[in-house]
Amino acid sequence: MALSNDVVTRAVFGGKFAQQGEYIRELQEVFRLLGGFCLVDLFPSSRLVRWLSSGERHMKTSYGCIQRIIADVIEERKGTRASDAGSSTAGEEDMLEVLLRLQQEDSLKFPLTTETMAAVLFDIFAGGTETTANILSWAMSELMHSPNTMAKAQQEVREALGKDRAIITNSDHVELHYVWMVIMEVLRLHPPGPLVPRMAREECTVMGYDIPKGTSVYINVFAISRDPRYWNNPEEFRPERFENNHLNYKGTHFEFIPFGTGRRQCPGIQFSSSLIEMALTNLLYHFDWMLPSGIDLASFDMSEKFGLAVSKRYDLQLRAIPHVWSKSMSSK
Ligand code: HEM
Repeated sequence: MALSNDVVTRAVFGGKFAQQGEYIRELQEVFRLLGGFCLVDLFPSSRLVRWLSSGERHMKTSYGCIQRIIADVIEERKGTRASDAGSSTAGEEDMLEVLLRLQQEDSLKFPLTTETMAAVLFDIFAGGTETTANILSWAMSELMHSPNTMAKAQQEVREALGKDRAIITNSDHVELHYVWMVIMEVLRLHPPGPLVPRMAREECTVMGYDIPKGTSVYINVFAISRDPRYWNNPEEFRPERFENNHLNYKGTHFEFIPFGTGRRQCPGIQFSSSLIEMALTNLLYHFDWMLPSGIDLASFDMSEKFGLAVSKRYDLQLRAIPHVWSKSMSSK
């Protein structure tokens, strides 16, 4: 989680910011509330239920706090920009800088208010941090749980990159087909956004059920990607199932839509794919991995915690041993 937070923070704000700790805490609270049961969702028009429910109040408090923190960061940046006026930062723009430039240029069809910017930045943090962290944690868990798959992935990475590589770049991933299949299989078994929300724009019938206009509908990505009608032995972690087929997660194969599909599909696909590949490749290349002492494969925890995302019930704990290269391995 710390890694994905830091990477997203860097892309959005150019680096860490003073209130980052508080921000992340409130964001996690929002996730907890969003993923939990809320009576107001069942009785949206009942004022009594609304009054009795504390979930909505807590949500407003946390969201308000997040908006205030982002608004402070924006104001601070505006101040820095004003005092740095004239000095060029071309080519080094973070997301906030891009939004402030667009606000200044005022060339969009709608006004880009500070409130809108704060909402966009919130969406990026909310969409980008827990999802990516979840995939990495499940990827390492599945690999530990399946030693042959771990060995195959590590062999591929180490053979493709050669000995003593300090820096791994995006272009190295072109050669890492098996690692890619591992990531696809993790996205299938553990989609971080298990329920994709939509609202019916018209009255319609789905599988015999009448759906009135305006109804919230949830597409169960988790169930679809474990449906035996589309997947052989769906509960099994088997990256090889993606070998020699055309399946991808870009949203046109409806049996595999971890990033959603259509106009509201995840805009962070490229960003997260790159981050996940980079992080996982580094973990596999530089370290050998062992279970914590006292834990064997049979007792290794693979249980799930259902919420807004399906994360691991307990935090993953492993022992990382820096990899020692044998003399016979060649450098690239
Ligand atoms: C493994 C990583 C990720 C997964 C599996 C994932 C999955 C999803 C899914 C399923 C949706 C809903 C799509 C739909 O309604 O059709 C979504 C939306 C979104 N995601 Fe991601 N996401 C990931 C990473 C990211 C990252 C890194 C960012 C930003 C840097 C991001 C930003 C967003 C945003 C802003 C939305 C809302 C889009 C909209 O409503 O128009 N996501 N994501």
